[in-house]
Amino acid sequence: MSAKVNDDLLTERRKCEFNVEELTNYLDGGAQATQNRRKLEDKVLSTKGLFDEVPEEYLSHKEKYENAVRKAVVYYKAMKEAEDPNQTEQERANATYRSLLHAAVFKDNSPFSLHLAMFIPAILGQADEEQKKYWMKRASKMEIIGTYAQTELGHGTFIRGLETTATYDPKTEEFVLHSPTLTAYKWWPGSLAHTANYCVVMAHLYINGKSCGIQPFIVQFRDEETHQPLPGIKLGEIGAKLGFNTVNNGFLGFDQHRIPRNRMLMKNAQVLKDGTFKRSPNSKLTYGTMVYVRVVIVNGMANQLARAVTIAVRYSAVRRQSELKPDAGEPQILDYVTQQHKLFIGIASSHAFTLTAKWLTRMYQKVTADLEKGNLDELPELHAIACCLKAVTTTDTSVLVERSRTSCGGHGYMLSSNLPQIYGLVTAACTYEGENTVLMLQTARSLVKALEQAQSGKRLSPTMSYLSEKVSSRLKWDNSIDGIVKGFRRVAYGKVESAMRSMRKYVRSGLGPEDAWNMSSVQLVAASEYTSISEADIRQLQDTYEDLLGKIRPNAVGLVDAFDFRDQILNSTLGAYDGRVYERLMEEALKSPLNAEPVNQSFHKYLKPFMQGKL
Ligand SMILES: CCCCC/C=C\C/C=C\C/C=C\C/C=C\CCCC(=O)SCCNC(=O)CCNC(=O)[C@H](O)C(C)(C)COP(=O)(O)OP(=O)(O)OC[C@H]1O[C@@H](n2cnc3c(N)ncnc32)[C@H](O)[C@@H]1OP(=O)(O)O
Ligand SMILES: Cc1cc2nc3c(=O)[nH]c(=O)nc-3n(C[C@H](O)[C@H](O)[C@H](O)COP(=O)(O)OP(=O)(O)OC[C@H]3O[C@@H](n4cnc5c(N)ncnc54)[C@H](O)[C@@H]3O)c2cc1C
Repeated sequence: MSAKVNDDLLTERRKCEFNVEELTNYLDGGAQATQNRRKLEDKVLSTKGLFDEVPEEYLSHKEKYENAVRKAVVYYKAMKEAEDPNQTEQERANATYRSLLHAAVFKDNSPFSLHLAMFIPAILGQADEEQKKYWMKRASKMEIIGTYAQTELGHGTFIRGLETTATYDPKTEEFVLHSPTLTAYKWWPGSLAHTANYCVVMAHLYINGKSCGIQPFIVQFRDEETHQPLPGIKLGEIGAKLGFNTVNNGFLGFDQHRIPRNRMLMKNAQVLKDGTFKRSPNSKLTYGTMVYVRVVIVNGMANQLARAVTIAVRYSAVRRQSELKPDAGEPQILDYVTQQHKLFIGIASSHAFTLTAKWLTRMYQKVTADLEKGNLDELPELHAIACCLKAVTTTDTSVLVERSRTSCGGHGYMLSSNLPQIYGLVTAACTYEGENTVLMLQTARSLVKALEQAQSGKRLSPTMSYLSEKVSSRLKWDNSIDGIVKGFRRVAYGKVESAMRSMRKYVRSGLGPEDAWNMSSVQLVAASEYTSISEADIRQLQDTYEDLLGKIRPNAVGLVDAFDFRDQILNSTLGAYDGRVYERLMEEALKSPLNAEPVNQSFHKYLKPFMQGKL
């Protein structure tokens, strides 16, 4: 018999003014896609051995990892078996696009995540046809487990500064991989420490003493039978982190480690047997895997943010606190406009990121198809947009998830709420796949170039076209969507123009272009991410905004119900569909090993002698 649903949540669901199922279908891409997703979730989550007997937070660092590997093998087998052979690739992609199935199994991400998130995309994007055929067969069947090893102890952002060398030996037709210094050790790759046995390594290629730039190599580093590190390979785990503690991030050092010539992934650049180097049509094609993951991250942020606001909004409908009016009893905290202000932006942002992710994915697919035909024209724009959207969505999601946590008071600080773990997951994305400031400066580089082109009368790409609109600074704008967008475009234009003016001022004062860039870089980042609106219009918008909060209030629970996260995926004492938060908080508390006995042994060992002055 299912537990009684909290009365306040029942009332909220009765008040909702729209059809929740319709919004769920829209988010999934249609009623069939919703059905496919639910069917997949039902199948996978009914698998035995997927869940923890003891909550993960009470395990040691080592036990957490071992438990995660145990679940990962069960989970990935269940996912494979659940695949519906009659489904098209697109239907399968849609079914997983919005599903956070893995989040029901791994609170802190899977030890296999890099295999799917980067190792396979790197093979697909960097291997030639023959290599792709061979490696994809093994990787897709998980006969081998891989990761993506680019970052080193001494370098993450500056790829051209990576120290790992790959020196071609024409006599044996091999590459010799070497870590010349401690800072050259690969450091951070997920799954690298104890899980994976292969990786795509980004290393500096040298042929006859000449640098041929950073190239991708597929490298085996553990024996497939014994899992022992191969000769010339030093491996280990980098230690406990804020989150991702079951991702098994590791370090790897090479000592003159030899690999055959065909292990350099040769879709873009090639090395012939005699050592002839055939350059890539564009050296940045080697960076293609990162562009792909930045695109995927935008959608991932939408889903994680939706999960956090679902927890916080449902809790805010159940929690009653303080007094809004004398003798009116304690109101739901969702009736405080400050609470609505904290949470409703998160709901709206999640929808905005979902739509943005769909748009960016289409752009990525078009540009990638063009690349296949040798047309690289739109690669720079894709790079600039992917950098900006990855940085903006990860920054905003981190802020909004943290705001969801603090809006739940003390209970939001409990690991059993799952809000701290979701924060740990999303805030990592501000750093990985390109640290956000660095990516914003990449976008700024394109904006400055575009404004210079606009000022010399050249046509701009669609996403940069706002820089060529001579929008008058005396633009009167109204509260209509069109008016607000016009206002934002005007201000965005102004930000780029002022950053450029600042750089020109520094150059006129005698600084070189690089120093002028550096001196203006705070403005450049603002031009890429930040568009504020002028003071006078804030008041007008504020009234509209507060009025909107009131309109959303009766539909807030419906809006988060429409995200359709089942309780196992929310994994939260505060966010369950039935709203029994207090019973769940107590149930989870009693699982703490400390509650197994009324008096802990430390009393007799330490406390009692201490309090009796005997220590
Ligand atoms: C479960 C989690 C829940 C939440 C997340 C949800 C979903 C997440 C989904 C998947 C993730 C899940 C698990 C995975 C977890 C972690 C994975 C993390 C893996 C990593 O963390 S993996 C390492 C990432 N590490 C980087 O990300 C390094 C960043 N550092 C760079 O990327 C370069 O270092 C740069 C660009 C800063 C400088 O590079 P540079 O010095 O060589 O170039 P430079 O600045 O001189 O620019 C010269 C010309 O190249 C153009 N250009 C540059 N890059 C281009 C590109 N990509 N494409 C096309 N053009 C490009 C420019 O636009 C310019 O063009 P122009 O000259 O015309 O202006
Ligand atoms: C959870 C997690 C998982 C990861 N997984 C992987 C993985 O699987 N594989 C992998 O290869 N890597 C991985 N990474 C590494 C990640 O890609 C790097 O941490 C990231 O690229 C940043 O590089 P860094 O750590 O060297 O920081 P740095 O580049 O040293 O940055 C430090 C600071 O310097 C600033 N800075 C650097 N360059 C500039 C510049 N040009 N202009 C202005 N400011 C600058 C940055 O903004 C930042 O504030 C992971 C990282 C994390 C946190």
